[in-house]
Amino acid sequence: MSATASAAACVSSTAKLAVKPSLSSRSPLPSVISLSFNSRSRDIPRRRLILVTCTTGEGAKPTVLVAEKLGEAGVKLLENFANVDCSYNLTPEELNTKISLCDALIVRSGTKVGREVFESSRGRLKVVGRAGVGIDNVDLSAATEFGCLVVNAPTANTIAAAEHGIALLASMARNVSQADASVKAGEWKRNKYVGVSLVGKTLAVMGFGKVGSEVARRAKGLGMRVIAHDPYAPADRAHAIGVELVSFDEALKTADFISLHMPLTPATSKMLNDETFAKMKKGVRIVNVARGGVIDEEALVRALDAGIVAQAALDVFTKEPPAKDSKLVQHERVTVTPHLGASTMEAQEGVAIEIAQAVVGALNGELASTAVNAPMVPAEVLAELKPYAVLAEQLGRLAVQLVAGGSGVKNVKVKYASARATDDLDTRLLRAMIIKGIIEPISDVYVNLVNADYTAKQRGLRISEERVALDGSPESPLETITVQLGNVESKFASALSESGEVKVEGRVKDGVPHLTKVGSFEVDVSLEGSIILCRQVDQPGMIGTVGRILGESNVNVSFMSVGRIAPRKQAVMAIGVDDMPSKETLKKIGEIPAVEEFVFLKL
Ligand SMILES: NC(=O)C1=CN([C@@H]2O[C@H](COP(=O)(O)OP(=O)(O)OC[C@H]3O[C@@H](n4cnc5c(N)ncnc54)[C@H](O)[C@@H]3O)[C@@H](O)[C@H]2O)C=CC1
Ligand SMILES: O=C(O)C(=O)COP(=O)(O)O
Repeated sequence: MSATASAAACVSSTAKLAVKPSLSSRSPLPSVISLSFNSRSRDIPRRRLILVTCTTGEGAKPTVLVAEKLGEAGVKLLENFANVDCSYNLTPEELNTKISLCDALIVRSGTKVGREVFESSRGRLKVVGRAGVGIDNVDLSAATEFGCLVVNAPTANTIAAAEHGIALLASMARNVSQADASVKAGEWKRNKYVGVSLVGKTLAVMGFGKVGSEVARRAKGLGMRVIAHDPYAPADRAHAIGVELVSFDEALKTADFISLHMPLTPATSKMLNDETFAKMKKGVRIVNVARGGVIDEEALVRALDAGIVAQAALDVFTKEPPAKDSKLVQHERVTVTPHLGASTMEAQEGVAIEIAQAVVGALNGELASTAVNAPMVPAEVLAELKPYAVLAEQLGRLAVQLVAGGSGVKNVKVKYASARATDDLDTRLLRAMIIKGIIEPISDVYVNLVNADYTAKQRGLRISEERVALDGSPESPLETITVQLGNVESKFASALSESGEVKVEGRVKDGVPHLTKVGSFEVDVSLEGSIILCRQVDQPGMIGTVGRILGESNVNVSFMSVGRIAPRKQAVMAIGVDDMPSKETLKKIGEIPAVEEFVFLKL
């Protein structure tokens, strides 16, 4: 299980939660989407954040390290926004040294971005941009753990890769590269290089994604019968272009040609091996423009020598570049190219622009549509949820400050009250912000949408989410958010609910987040600046007395509200303040005879 998946698994839900597109079923967004707002955590002024936080000071340009050749247009785009360091062919040691000075890194398939890169960056690296599709050279678990967003450019090289697949298919069938070498060596062997025809033959496309389906479309045009194996591809998409989806074994058994187009994952690693070659039709021909690791290369040599595989055409290898004396590369029935699938002028310009836009957007605090290790939240959903995301963070921040030192926070219960249908409310963003609010005031960790679930799991935080279905208008996504911390003592006893949990509740009013409940007391204070909560005997003059003490200390009051159980009994006063009161001022408030307890909370 990936770190992201295992982290997500710790987040339990007491009601069915709306889960929008998962990481594996991302729907492309129309453009990058922006959500940035101010956070005042730990005195860091006005940070723009939601997805990533660029550590560069206000006004200073971030630094982007481009570690592999990137199209000119992409470099120009980056230069408009950042200091761009194009340093190619770095050794791993040089990369590790440079990375601590960089906010973003752009690579292709030739750079291994392992855990040590994230460790060496010491928190500065916020975005890794993969200028292409395959992210098997990036340690996604480490990236997630370090809160580093990984984005790729998944569409711009699709056609180039498909065309290269077809080029290899046709040149393999007609011995083009072998015949070319022979003629150049002064030979003229017309009988030796008799090929096989494509028309009427069966091609099995393994991995019916973007590239696979484009290969299928082109192969149909060449008169081939095309079948495909892909456990996750919808059958209707295949049928629409006249392709039949079949089982893995059926594909192996039937195909005259096999073309590989799946990602390299633990499940696809060495999926063509001795056992699977043995199931293939004798004389099968294989094309690999996906990843070398999906074939057991030694087994392929055995299958070629045994005559099971007649020919292979390979663009990718387990180790790149492969060893000079590689038996596979040197095999006379194997055609090879040096990972050229994406290497057309057009694809490289496209990929460069796609990745530059994604990296600039991410450094600006925007949510990229091609994020690989963060949830996709569509633009319109994000815009709507923005004030609720602020509310969620502030409630988390308030709740954790109400916990008495030494209590330890383990159980977090979140209730979302909404008139919306469950499927219309994606709570991942809100959950991330609550986690951020809870963890940041009590640690040095920066939490963002990338690492929120992971960080919660690391800290043993168990989050349960519950939906409360309301009648009424579903116009606004949420009525209230309630955050409860269980099994803790509170430094402000009135914040405890009847069942003994620290409880705060809030809602968004006219676009502004408000605190509306503390424990069982109703209050109403806008969540801006900081808050003093004060429980006192309900009696005349209290507001004036506290207001005067704050006024004398030049502390500006932005909001005040009193919630009481009954007249002349207990009341909780919530006072919003723009400035931090001094210790003496707070002491004076505590000394008012009617005040039973009070607490100062920083937002
Ligand atoms: N040689 C080169 O220069 C290039 C190589 N590629 C590689 O091509 C491959 C495909 O890229 P795209 O089509 O853009 O990705 P994609 O994500 O659109 O398609 C991959 C497909 O593989 C399927 N798949 C996953 N596990 C599978 C399994 N066990 N068996 C069969 N199918 C499985 C997925 O369901 C998906 O439909 C990737 O490995 C990518 O890295 C892509 C571009 C250029
Ligand atoms: O996009 C991919 O997955 C590729 O394999 C292309 O790799 P490259 O960017 O050419 O190193």
